[in-house]
Amino acid sequence: MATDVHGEVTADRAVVEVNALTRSFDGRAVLDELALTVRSGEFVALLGRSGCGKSTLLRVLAGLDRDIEGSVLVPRRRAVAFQTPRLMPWKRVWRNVVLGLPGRPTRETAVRALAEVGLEHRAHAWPKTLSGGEAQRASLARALVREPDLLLLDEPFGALDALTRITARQQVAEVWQRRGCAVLLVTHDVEEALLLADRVLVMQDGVIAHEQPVDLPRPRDVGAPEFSLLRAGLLTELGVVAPQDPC
Ligand SMILES: Nc1ncnc2c1ncn2[C@@H]1O[C@H](COP(=O)(O)OP(=O)(O)OP(=O)(O)O)[C@@H](O)[C@H]1O
Repeated sequence: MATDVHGEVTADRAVVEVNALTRSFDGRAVLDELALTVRSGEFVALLGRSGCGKSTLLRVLAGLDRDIEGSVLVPRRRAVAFQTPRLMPWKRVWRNVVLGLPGRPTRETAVRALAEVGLEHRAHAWPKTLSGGEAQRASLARALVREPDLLLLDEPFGALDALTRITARQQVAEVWQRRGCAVLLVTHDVEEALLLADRVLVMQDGVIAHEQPVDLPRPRDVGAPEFSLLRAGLLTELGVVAPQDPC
């Protein structure tokens, strides 16, 4: 498996290049000669029906699954945040944030990352004392502390209540704009994809079946007619609603 893009990541350069990627389970190809490119600094959302292989693709890109065919080029600096925060309950929040970092990372390093998600005041807390939204932000800080060129987000807002989800989305949008890293966000939520992404990909039958650029100004207005049009188009691609009759 080819994994690393060497050298500096520069604007407009592809940070992810996937070709003919196949991943099978029990003889069934969940990813089937899939191709994907993500450019430096680009925010890409990946939509698809449950079980279509989104998380499998993310795990491959994260380097957590190497039992594949095809070629996968990803930056060395990449980090992933999952739907469940996966914090170690026996370590304080700040220690969770720097867990696995090389060298002897300091508390200050963790606090800087926590401050980016507004959680520096909970650095010394135990994970069990965090709310769901706070735990998710701690998980995001743990990804950010790795200074990723590619941030992989696997339904990070899925388990949050509606209000917390809105704040968490805004926070991710701010982090992305500030950091300028590429983001690949797996989501079930068409609106979320359109609010955040430069490009929305629809996965189906183990490949990227549809690609939708989102050329709308930010922050995006869910009430704008252009937004509604894109939403309707993506829902149709997903087979959720029938195409509108132009008559
Ligand atoms: N370790 C595994 N062993 C066997 N089958 C697996 C394994 N991991 C995933 N699969 C199968 O691969 C398919 C894709 O799973 P994956 O989790 O990637 O889907 P998904 O699109 O992320 O779904 P969801 O949106 O529900 O999270 C599913 O049919 C799943 O059962």
